Amino acid sequence: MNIASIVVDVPARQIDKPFDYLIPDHLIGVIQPGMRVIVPFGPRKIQGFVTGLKETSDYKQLKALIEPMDLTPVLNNELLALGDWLTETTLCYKISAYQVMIPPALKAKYEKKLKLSSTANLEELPFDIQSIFNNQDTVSWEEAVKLSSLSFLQKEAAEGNIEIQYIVKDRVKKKKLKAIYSLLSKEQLSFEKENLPAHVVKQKKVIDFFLHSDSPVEMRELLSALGVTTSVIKGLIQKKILAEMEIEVYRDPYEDRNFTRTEPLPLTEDQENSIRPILASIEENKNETFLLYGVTGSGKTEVYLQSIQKVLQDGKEAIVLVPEISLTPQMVRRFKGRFGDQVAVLHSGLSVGEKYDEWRKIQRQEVKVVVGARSAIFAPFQNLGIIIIDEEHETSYKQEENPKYHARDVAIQRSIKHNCPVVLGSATPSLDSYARAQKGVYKLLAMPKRMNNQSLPAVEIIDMREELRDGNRSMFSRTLLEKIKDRLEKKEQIVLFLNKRGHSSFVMCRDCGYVVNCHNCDISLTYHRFNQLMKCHYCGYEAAAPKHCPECNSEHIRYFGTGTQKVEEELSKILPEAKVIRMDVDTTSRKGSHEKLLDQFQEGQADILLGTQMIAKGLDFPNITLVGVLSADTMLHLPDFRSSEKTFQLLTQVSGRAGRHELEGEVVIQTYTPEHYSVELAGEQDYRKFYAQEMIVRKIHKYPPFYYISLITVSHEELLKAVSVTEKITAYIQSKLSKDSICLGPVASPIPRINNRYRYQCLIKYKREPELNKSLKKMLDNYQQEIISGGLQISVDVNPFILM
Ligand SMILES: Nc1ncnc2c1ncn2[C@@H]1O[C@H](COP(=O)(O)OP(=O)(O)OP(=O)(O)O)[C@@H](O)[C@H]1O
Ligand SMILES: [Zn+2]
Ligand SMILES: [Zn+2]
Repeated sequence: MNIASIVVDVPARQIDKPFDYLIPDHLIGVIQPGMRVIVPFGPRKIQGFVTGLKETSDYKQLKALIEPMDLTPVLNNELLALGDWLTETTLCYKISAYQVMIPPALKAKYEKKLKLSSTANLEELPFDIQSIFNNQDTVSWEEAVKLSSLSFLQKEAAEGNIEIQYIVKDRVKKKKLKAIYSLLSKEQLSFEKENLPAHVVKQKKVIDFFLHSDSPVEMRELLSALGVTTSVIKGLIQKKILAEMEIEVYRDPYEDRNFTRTEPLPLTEDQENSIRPILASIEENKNETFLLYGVTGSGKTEVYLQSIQKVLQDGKEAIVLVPEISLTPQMVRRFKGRFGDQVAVLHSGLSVGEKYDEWRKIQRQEVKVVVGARSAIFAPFQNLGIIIIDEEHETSYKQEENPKYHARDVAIQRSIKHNCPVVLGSATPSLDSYARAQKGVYKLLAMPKRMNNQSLPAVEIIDMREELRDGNRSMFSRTLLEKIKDRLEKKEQIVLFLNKRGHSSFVMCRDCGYVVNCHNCDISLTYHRFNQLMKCHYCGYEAAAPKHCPECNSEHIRYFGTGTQKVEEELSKILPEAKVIRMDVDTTSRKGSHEKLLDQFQEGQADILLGTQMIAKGLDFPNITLVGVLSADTMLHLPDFRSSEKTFQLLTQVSGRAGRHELEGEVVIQTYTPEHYSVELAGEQDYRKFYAQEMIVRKIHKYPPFYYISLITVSHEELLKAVSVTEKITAYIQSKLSKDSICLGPVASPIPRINNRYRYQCLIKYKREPELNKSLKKMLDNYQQEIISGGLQISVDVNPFILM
């Protein structure tokens, strides 16, 4: 096998395929599929992934690859195949599919440099060149371009005076530490110790240590354990008793933390019934997807833990996905507490180096479990026994950039290869998953009761319109305020939740709660402050913002929104004695601050935890007995067909923070639309009723799970160009669709201009279009030239979650 097929790192459509390269003799046997290599490509040297090896090629004059970047493959065969699948299902480039599966540290960074050619003599070159190089033989490309013109450089390069050099470098160095080990056997060590003069006590102490230790010891550790200085060790090294070496260490982000070991709990009946089919599936190597629908506080995590335990007993591995915001130390502790060092953790809070280290532990099979956010689904395990996705309804499992994959789909794809089960867990399953469970595509496992039969907290819905009518203009209803005061007296804790998404963007009447909706789409219009217009982002309808409420004629109609800071100020005015911890993007941007604030709250250093989405889930604190939702509706009016679903999920999750242990919990939800079914049913905490209601709405409006959707977004600096391309694409796609499918567009995107580029879109709704991806790909190929040279951008999102 002396030919390698290589996908090179040039994200462009005509290059999106493997190219054949010759493997130089000295590298035959070294180069393997899944390795990264440096190859010549045109005048450049770039990075590529080896996708396969072969004996013959259809091409005659093959270039030779230059060198490998890895000594072992970074992608195994399963992941290489998964890359092909990603390419087909999300319509991304092969290179993007491979890149997304490896840790960011491995993503090559090219440095482009301008170099004097070896034959050139600087003194004889034109003055301009001399001034660029300024007595050095290489300068950075940016610098050279700044000092000169491209055409001039081109001319000089043609004459052979200068050349371009590409330097590819890995971003991260492995972390190394000095370690000390013994060169002698135990007998020899004893002998040396006897022979040392009586007064060299410290050297004897060190030898003693190595008489009882077999492995190398980190220098720092040795010094502090024995209370000796480096000179003592150096002395022994000189005597050839000890030696020094470098060991690779992992940057363990949880290094200084001790995890108390936990034992499996005796399961409740619900848990027992849910885990049985999962264990059977593990036992029989069956590929099945389970939907574990368990109310908040029903003990889903224990089911995960004991399923993983079984997998580990069978010598296999487990992936656990958790949404980024609930990947808290509390969460990590639960897994590390049960499985200790067998657990690697991957989340965005880690430095690039830390992520790389965790990834390598997986690759070297030094760990058996990974707990991580979305991208951990690509963990390079080779013998998966289970994949668990907690809070499966979370939209953050969908990646919004290329490749636009959904972790749930990837999980199922991987589970097929590994013949293992997938467990999707949630207290508020996504409509899509629950519908699949209803149809029997997924197996439904239900845990309808809380631990120890604790009841779900009582929820009271407060109509803020009435508060206003009764003269209360504050952001706290009288009921909520009373209950807060009560908890402050009892020294119990309070969570106040402010939904910040959708800030200021819709128009609402404060007297009657009326929100201005689109005529055609049943979705709220978005307010544009600059021209006082309200617009529909689905169909393009627009109208002027009303001065009076069309419903009740009140003048109190305006765009809506409040910030956490404002709430904090108001709290300090009306309840100066209350200690408040505010958690939002501003207070948690520093590394570790998220954790610190939660710890403070858990230790009882504050009475009220005030925050946005990031406090909605995962918290399991015994002393929280009151949850207040300040404005339940802000998300309801986002231009998104999933807004009711998201509202219901969020309200249910937040409510679930109260009364999880001995103390009973209460929830107050403040709203301007108490009659909306997602608010009402969140109050009743009735998922099934909500599901039934929402399915009707989706069916009427032809949205998922009844229809699939795909979104094409076109952008260009010129408005007319964006429109005309979108028009052509829409017509083309429409001609390829069956009669039952719907193509909505062209219409301006919800965000019609970004960075001075105009954006237009076309939304496709369909039930069955097996050829759609092919047509979309063909359309992209067709515009390839304009995409490269004409500044056109076309993005295709198959199954989009954000329709902006
Ligand atoms: N079998 C058991 N016996 C005793 N306590 C248990 C058992 N299973 C779980 N618990 C405890 O019950 C509490 C709630 O469990 P857990 O947090 O796993 O619920 P959950 O279903 O994940 O809830 P949420 O969806 O709200 O995160 C935890 O404190 C957990 O330690
Ligand atoms: Zn009104
Ligand atoms: Zn509309």
